[in-house]
Amino acid sequence: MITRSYRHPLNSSRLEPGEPLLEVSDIRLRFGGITALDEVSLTVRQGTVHAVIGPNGAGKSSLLNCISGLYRPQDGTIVVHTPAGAHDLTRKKPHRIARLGVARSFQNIELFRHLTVLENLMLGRHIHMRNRLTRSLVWFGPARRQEIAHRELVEEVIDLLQIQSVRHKPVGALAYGFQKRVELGRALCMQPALLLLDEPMAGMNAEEKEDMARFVLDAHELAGVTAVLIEHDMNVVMDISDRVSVLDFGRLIADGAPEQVSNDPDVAKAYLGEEVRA
Ligand SMILES: Nc1ncnc2c1ncn2[C@@H]1O[C@H](COP(=O)(O)OP(=O)(O)OP(=O)(O)O)[C@@H](O)[C@H]1O
Repeated sequence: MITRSYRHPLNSSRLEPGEPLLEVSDIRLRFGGITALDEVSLTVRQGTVHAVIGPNGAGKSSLLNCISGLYRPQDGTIVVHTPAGAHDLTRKKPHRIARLGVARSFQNIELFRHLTVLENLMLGRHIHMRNRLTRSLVWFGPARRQEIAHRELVEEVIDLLQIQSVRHKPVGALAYGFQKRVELGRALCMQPALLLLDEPMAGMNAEEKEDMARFVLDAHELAGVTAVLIEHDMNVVMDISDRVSVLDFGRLIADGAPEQVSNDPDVAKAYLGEEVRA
């Protein structure tokens, strides 16, 4: 992997490539009578793009919600490895999980539409801002230096995602493809150890999809960020993933390299079933 050198590294994980970064073990998630996830286990390794695919309702978003702390599985563990040690995420609140370096984007864009691109990206820095207002007034110098460092990092993200031309525009005024790019940018501004992307290319035309796939790859190849990606477009998945996990009715039915998974008869059956159901 060629990793470009940034003044402020966008990837906060210090693991070696290939080391387990996230270990999901036997998680089970139920909503009343519905089992959304049934004994799902998978390992996301440092320096990979790990796709999670499966038909509608297979449990993909539920899995991401369990990792980011929005849902709490009834059984199983989800461990993230950081320089400070291993942390089980299953009993932690979302903001604690974010502080451990797990950043995510949502299926429906969750940005502040009236704020500018720059302001939305600066909000991604929020979890790293240490100076409170009173302290900033007394210690003006350090607070100012910190503000400049945050701005520099945000500018690097703007540069990576090629959104210079819209930096002062309100997000609500941007085309959909740009908004999705800003959402990726806000997650990158958190300097994640692990980036969770829930259908970053959903609703895009072919050209926008190609651009977005390129930016996810740039975040991965140039900035060294590890990503878990939910995506429906199989061409995109095959092009940019190192590993693919397949869910169907809440169960993990395949897990391996893209070419291995694409030739798996159970996977073909799950997708064929979806076509028959549609
Ligand atoms: N908050 C919830 N309350 C009740 N049921 C839920 C909830 N969230 C998810 N489910 C159910 O869990 C199952 C898995 O849903 P999930 O959204 O995780 O699937 P998905 O693979 O992401 O689907 P899609 O590709 O359509 O987004 C579905 O049956 C869904 O209805």
